[in-house]
Parts: sequence; structure tokens; C-alpha cells
Amino acid sequence: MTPDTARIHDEIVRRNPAEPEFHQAVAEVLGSLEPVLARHAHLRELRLLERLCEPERQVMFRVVWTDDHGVPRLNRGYRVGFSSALGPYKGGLRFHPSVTLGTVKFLAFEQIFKNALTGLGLGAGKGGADFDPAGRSDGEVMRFCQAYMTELYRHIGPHTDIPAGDIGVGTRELGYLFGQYKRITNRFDAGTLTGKAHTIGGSHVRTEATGYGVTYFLEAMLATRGDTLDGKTAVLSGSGNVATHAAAKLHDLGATVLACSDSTGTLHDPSGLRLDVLHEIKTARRKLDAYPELVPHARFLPGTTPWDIPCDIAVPAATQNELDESDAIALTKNGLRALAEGANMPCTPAAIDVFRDAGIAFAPGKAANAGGVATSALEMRQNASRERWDFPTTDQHLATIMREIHDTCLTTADEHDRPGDYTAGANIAGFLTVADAMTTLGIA
Ligand SMILES: NC(=O)c1ccc[n+]([C@@H]2O[C@H](COP(=O)([O-])OP(=O)(O)OC[C@H]3O[C@@H](n4cnc5c(N)ncnc54)[C@H](O)[C@@H]3O)[C@@H](O)[C@H]2O)c1
Repeated sequence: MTPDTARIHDEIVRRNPAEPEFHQAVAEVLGSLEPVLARHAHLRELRLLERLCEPERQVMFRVVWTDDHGVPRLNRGYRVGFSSALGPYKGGLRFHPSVTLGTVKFLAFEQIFKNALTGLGLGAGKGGADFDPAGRSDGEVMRFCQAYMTELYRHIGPHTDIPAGDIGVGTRELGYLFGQYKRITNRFDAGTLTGKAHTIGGSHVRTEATGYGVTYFLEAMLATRGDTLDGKTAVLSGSGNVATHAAAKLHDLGATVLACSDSTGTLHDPSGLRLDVLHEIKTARRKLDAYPELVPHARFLPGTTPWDIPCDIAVPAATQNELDESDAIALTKNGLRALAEGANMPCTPAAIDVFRDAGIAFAPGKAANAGGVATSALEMRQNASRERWDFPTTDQHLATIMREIHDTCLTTADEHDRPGDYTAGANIAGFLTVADAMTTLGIA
């Protein structure tokens, strides 16, 4: 960072204490904007950076619901609208016990650049709650979602703020959330929430979109090096929405997926994960350690991560800061060629330095996992026009968008003397788009 951007960062740390993930996300962006600020001095005069790093709005609220024994339970809900310069706030909801205001702010901040890169007119937001859906009955999840929406509904709408899913929030939760929204507002405003089930206005491919999109991005990265996914080995972390759909598309494109994980350990199948078995286990809401009961040559390794398994391709798709410097060194030594972040900010800054120094193709989450929000925009488009696109048409749109994001990152990095640096390309391209809109909208 330059002394100027370091001063801005210090001030953000002072004004937002105890939010290390937010500080980390801001530092990464500020660190790559140096070539832009040198060229566009007027952006500093307009205090664009300071304005961009302050959320437009932050809502925190009490969520009270009753468990299956009639006992009242208490959680804290959040929704942060970070930037509406390009369109209504857009970003998912995370239900996980680790969620704090700082988590939501870092995710919403990342979303600014991601959403700008899609070129689909989306502002940025994120939300969630410290609710843990693990081990909760269907009825408990439904009552929690209804209680959460009973407050959230007044802050959202198809032209204001459009939530979607994230960790712990999938089609089931979005159905309960939308049901309550519809009940309270007396309106079937399908475009208020995306990632819905198909029967209530959801788009084909939205469920698969983030994982498929990461894989399309990897395909484009390898193509610039005259390579393909065919015959490659891959490891992923997580075994949720992003990980399982990335695994499926990697498999379709000829790669062998050797491992995935959850918060308790890693599942390693040296002959390639059986995706049908994985699907069966996940559908039954069982843990990954059930897999070796059905595929005896596979092993579940409690308390480990997948990063010491030799592979060509890695896709961290679980959570933030899950892959550190020592993991990056292990992957690099074992022959890694490319890594695309499926999760948001899964690699620590020191890990990213290792990949950069080793010349490994590295795609940041704000570019590589943008397929989810891009397909959400396609869902909004279908909801507004009351059209229904079929699966192949929607998938084709997604593949095109991911290739365009890839090319934008690469071209922008080149133009700013950072050839091959997808992180710099993503941050600079996203920033310039939002800065232009903020300038056009006037000072506010
Ligand atoms: N769902 C989307 O469309 C979308 C879009 C963009 C980015 N993301 C990001 O992708 C990541 C995964 O989201 P998802 O939608 O697949 O969630 P999910 O709830 O479907 O799955 C999360 C997975 O991560 C695992 N996990 C959680 N904490 C872990 C830990 N500490 N160590 C190891 N594994 C852990 C869980 O066991 C689960 O398998 C998140 O960072 C999310 O922000 C999701």
C-alpha cells in the first residue's frame, strides 16, 4: 500500500474495531488500486475510496423463535447494504454460528466488486444471522426463517435490496423466507429473493451456478496457457452448494475430483469421488464419514484439510481463511497448476503470495464465484418479464458471463501493468465501474 492508502486503511480499522475479516478484504483491494489512483487523481479528490469503504446502511435486529420443545430461542440478524451505485443491493444471507457484523461487512464489501464485474446492474449487500441450522428440525428452520423475515421484510424489495443464499441458506430456507415475505406484504414479488425453488419463480441453473461458474472460469484460465481440464486431478474443500456443483462440472469436463471436506475432516477417494454417492449422503443430510461405508476404498480423515493431497487444480469452496501459507506451500510443492476460489476470501494473504511467487494461475473469489450472483440477475430478469428459460439456455448465458469476467480481469490487469494478476484485474475493473457510477450520481 502507498502511504495514502495505508492511512485510509488505518482509519477504517479505527472506525470499525474488532472486524478483522473486513479489514483484510479492504486491505486486499486498496493494495491493488495503486496503478488506478496514480492515473485518476480526481478520484482521490472526490474521496471515492473513503466513501466506497463505508456501508450505506447496516441493520442489526433481534430474531426470536421457538424450538420444537416450545422454548424461545434468541439470535441476532444482520443486513448490510454496502453500495447501491450500480443497482439495488444484492447479495446472499449466511446462517452460521460464526456470523458477526464484521463477517457480513466483509462479504458485502467483496460483493461490490463481484457484482460490478458481472456488468448486470447490481449493487452490493449481504446479510445473515448467528443461527446454526445444523441439527435443527425442518419445523425449527422454518420458524427461524419466518422470524428473521418478520423484521427483514421492511428493508428489502425488488428495487431496493434482493437477498439470496449463502452458507446455511439454500432452496429450502429461501422458500420459507419468501413465503413469509409474501404473507406479510400481500405481494408475490418474486424478484425480491433469488435462488428460489423453480415452482415459486426460481431460475434453472441458479442452484448449480456458483460451482459451474468457478469451473468455467478455471477452463478459461487454463485455455490462456494452452491447457484444458481434461485429465486433470482436482481437490475441493467443503461439500455444500458450491463444492458439489463445481465437482460435478469438473467431472463433466474430464477432471477427476479426488477429495472434498466439511468442518470435521476430509473425504479422499483416490479413484475419483462418486458424485452419486455424495449426492445420496447430502440429500439424507448425513456426514461425509458415511461415504466409506458405501465406497470401502475411500477414506475419511477427521480433522484434516484436503490441501496436502497432490493435485493439478484446487477449489477452496467452504469458508474464509481456510487455506493458509503452509497449505499453499504444500499444494505448490505437489504440482498445483491453477486455483480458483469458490468461497469468499478462502485463501489468506500469505497463501496468495505463495501462489503468485510460484506463477500459479490464481482466481480470486470475487471473479471466480460471480456465477451465482450473475444467475440471480438472470432470475430477476425472468421474474420481471414472467418468462422461463430452459436449463441449456441459462447455462449458456452463465458460461458466456464467466468468460467475459475472465477476459475483463485479464485485460484490465494487462492495461495496469499487472499481467496475469486476476486479483488486480478484478479489483481495478470493479472499482472503476463503481467509481464511474458514483461520480455520475453526484456527491452523496
Ligand atoms: N451459494 C452461492 O451461490 C455462493 C456464491 C458465491 C460465493 N459463495 C461462497 O461459497 C462458500 C460456500 O458456500 P455454500 O453456498 O456452498 O454453502 P453451504 O452451506 O452449501 O456449504 C458450506 C460447506 O462448507 C463447509 N464448511 C463450513 N465451514 C467450514 C470449515 N470451517 N472448514 C471446512 N468446511 C467448512 C460445510 O461443511 C459445507 O460443506 C462460502 O464462502 C460462500 O460465501 C456461495
